Amino acid sequence: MLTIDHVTKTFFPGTVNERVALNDVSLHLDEGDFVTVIGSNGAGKSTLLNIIAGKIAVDSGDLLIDERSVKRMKDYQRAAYIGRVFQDPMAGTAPDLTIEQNLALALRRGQRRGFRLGVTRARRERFQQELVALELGLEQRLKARVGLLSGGQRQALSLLMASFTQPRILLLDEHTAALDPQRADLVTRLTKSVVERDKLTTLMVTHNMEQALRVGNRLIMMHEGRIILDLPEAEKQKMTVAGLLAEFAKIKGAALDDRAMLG
Ligand SMILES: Nc1ncnc2c1ncn2[C@@H]1O[C@H](COP(=O)(O)OP(=O)(O)OP(=O)(O)O)[C@@H](O)[C@H]1O
Repeated sequence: MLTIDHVTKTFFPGTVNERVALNDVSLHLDEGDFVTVIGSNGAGKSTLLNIIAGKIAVDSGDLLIDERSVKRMKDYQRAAYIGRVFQDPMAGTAPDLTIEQNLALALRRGQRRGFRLGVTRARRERFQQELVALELGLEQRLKARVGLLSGGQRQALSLLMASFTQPRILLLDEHTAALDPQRADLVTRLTKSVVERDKLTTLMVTHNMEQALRVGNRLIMMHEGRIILDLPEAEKQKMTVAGLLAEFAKIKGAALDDRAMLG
C-alpha cells in the first residue's frame, strides 16, 4: 500500500548545519495499518511524514503509494491521497470561514479547479451527519466561524476534514499534543473510531508512549534518522511504557557501541 524504499534526507548537506533527518529508511505499510511513531526529538518523525505528504523532496530512495512512485507527482495530485492533521489546532482549518465552508473546502481537496464555497442542501445534510459522530454539538453550529471554536473542537474538525475524502493515507503529526488531557483523550478516541470506520491506513506521530501503545496495530521507534524498533501487533500488545524505555536505552547503547567500535 505504502512503501518507503531506502529513503535518505539530509538538510544543509556539506555545511556545519548538516542534519541527517532520514538515514536509509525503509518501511512498508499494508492497507489498513495504523502505525504509531515514537522517538526522541530530532529523530526524523516529522520529516518522515513530510516526505510522504510531498512537502519535502527525498535525496535518494523512492516512495510508492499503491505501487506507484509518487516522487514526481504534483502537489494537488498527492493531496488526493493524503489527509493530515498537525499539532497546531490553527493549522488544519481556516478560522475566518464557517464550519460548513471549511468542510466544503475539505471536500474539494485534491481537485484542480478553484474553490467553491457554496454549500448545497445535500452537502449540508452530509456535513451534519458527519459532525454528529464527533459528539461535540457542532452539527448545530454549521454557520459559526471556526475561529470561535476551542482547540479540541478544531482538532476534531481537522480530523474529520482530513478523513473526509477517504484519503489513502492519514498522517497525524502529534495532533493531540497541544490539547489538555481531557480533550486529548477525546481526539484520541475520535481518531480510533474514524480510522476504524473508514479503514484508513494511518501513521500517527506522538510523544506520548502510553497513547502510542493504546492505539494502532503496529509501533515504530525512530532515533537519529533510523527506524530502530518495529513492533507488530502481538508484540505491541504485550509491551509497556517501561519496556519501551528499556528497549530504547538498549538499542541506543548498542548504536553507540557500534559507533565506538567503528571509530
Ligand atoms: N526544514 C528543515 N530544515 C533544516 N533542518 C531540518 C528541517 N526539518 C527538520 N530538520 C532537522 O532534521 C532532523 C529531524 O527533524 P524532525 O523534525 O523530522 O524530527 P522529529 O523526530 O519530528 O523531532 P521532534 O520530536 O522534536 O518534533 C533534526 O535534526 C532537525 O533539526
